[in-house]
Amino acid sequence: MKILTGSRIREADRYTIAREPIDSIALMERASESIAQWVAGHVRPECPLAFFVGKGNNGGDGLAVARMLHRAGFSCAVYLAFGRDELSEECRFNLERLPRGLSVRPMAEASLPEGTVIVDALLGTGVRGELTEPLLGAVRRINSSGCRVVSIDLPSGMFSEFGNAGRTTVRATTTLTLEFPKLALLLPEGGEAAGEVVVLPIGLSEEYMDRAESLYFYTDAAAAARLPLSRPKFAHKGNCGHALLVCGSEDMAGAAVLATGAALRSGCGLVTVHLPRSERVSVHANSPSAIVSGDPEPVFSRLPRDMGRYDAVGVGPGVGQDPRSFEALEALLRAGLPAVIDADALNMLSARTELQRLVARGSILTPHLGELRRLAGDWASEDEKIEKTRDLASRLGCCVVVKGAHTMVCSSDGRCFFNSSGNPGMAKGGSGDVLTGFLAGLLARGYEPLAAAILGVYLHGRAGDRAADYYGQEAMNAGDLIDFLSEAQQEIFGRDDG
Ligand SMILES: NC(=O)C1=CN([C@@H]2O[C@H](COP(=O)(O)OP(=O)(O)OC[C@H]3O[C@@H](n4cnc5c(N)ncnc54)[C@H](OP(=O)(O)O)[C@@H]3O)[C@@H](O)[C@H]2O)[C@@H](O)CC1
Ligand SMILES: [K+]
Repeated sequence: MKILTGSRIREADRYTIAREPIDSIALMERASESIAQWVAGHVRPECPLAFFVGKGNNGGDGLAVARMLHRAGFSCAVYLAFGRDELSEECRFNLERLPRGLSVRPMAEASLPEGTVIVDALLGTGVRGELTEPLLGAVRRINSSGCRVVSIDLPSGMFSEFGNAGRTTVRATTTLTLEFPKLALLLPEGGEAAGEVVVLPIGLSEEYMDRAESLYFYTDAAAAARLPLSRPKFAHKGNCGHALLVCGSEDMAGAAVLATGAALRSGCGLVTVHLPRSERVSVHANSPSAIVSGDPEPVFSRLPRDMGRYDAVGVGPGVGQDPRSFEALEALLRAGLPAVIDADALNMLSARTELQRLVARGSILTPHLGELRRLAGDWASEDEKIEKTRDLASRLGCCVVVKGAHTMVCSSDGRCFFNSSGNPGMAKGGSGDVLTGFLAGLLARGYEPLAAAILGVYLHGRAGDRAADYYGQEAMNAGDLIDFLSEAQQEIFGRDDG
């Protein structure tokens, strides 16, 4: 799904109005129906609804939703931040359409009895500059209310893209964003205040959305479902790819166990794990399907024999940064295999930057924020972070996967794909090892690097969501992700048994 930014958001609106044809009131009605339907399905009918309404079209949406939910039997009260003469045409039109029995009062008279759900329709994508009164006071009132808050399109006050650090905005429980998620909802500066993000389709022109230029995309289930390779009828273990994993050391053999378990769920034909010989039983015991190549040293010190057998390599989790491992990493990179590079392998690339030139084009780097800082340099804002990631991806000709909420996959041509799946329960040691093993398996299986990164990150997140449903976010751990990778794939690939 494409994420539009800046003036293109309004342009999509105008294009739809001109070409469909549909007038802007009818488009607002369509958006509002979608919002009202979501609220009716997720809020108990006995909860009072308080609509905080601004003067632009975001407010117009709020008024139309209030009318629809009042008719559906909800107890609705509308609180206006501005006088009637200040409202946009669409907003005023919807104010006039409110049925008689629906209470409409100035914002100063807002009353929020226990159990109230606030619908935040003060400001959407039209916000400019600093918040001033009366909106600033309204935002503060919402945030201090302790009520559940459903924001329409954006938490009011938030810019659609960048510049939200330290900004006063509504803190939403849920944000119902229209047609596509606004970029700010996916970035840490604004994302925390957005709560759960739900994307509601409102039928903007498909033709416009296809043509519109954007560097930003959102990987939802539909986008992920376009990526899987089919498995040939005459497949055998020799033509489905052989993944090599260079993971684990004496103190961190578990990283190898996790990466191996995940690689074995990727569909590739063979998985070989290279780790200190002393630790090989840990892999044999947990993953009897894997082949083990034993390093005579307690750290990564040399290459496995016959590197020509492998189609892709995953390197880094748990390898440590012993001086011998730098030499071994250099030899591994010189072998020229597409690689998934993570953890200590990334740190070695930061410590000896000349190694970066040896990274094969079409590799995938999977840094968390600390590793990204060491590789690309620090940043002062989200847009600078994205620019630095783009520079790194383009300089190395690789995909860079920046891990975190809404993990971002940045391609070497500068496109950024934000992931929709996953949850905070995955923020635990070992999750990254699972991702590395899974991505290396997908590369070996024959996926293009960008497809492997986008699909692998999405499925890893879905496995996390399944694990959270089963164990809860606190109790789930990285090993559980491996088990649920299979269910995650069935959601996207379909079940083979029909
Ligand atoms: N495209 C779509 O998909 C569709 C979009 N739709 C909806 O429209 C929304 C966008 O509507 P919008 O453009 O009217 O802007 P919106 O956010 O309501 O507010 C603008 C008003 O706020 C004011 N204002 C601004 N900054 C301020 C500040 N700092 N402090 C104080 N005031 C400030 C500004 O006043 P001005 O500065 O002009 O005096 C102006 O009057 C969008 O988010 C979605 O909900 C749907 O209806 C249908 C399809
Ligand atoms: K809003």
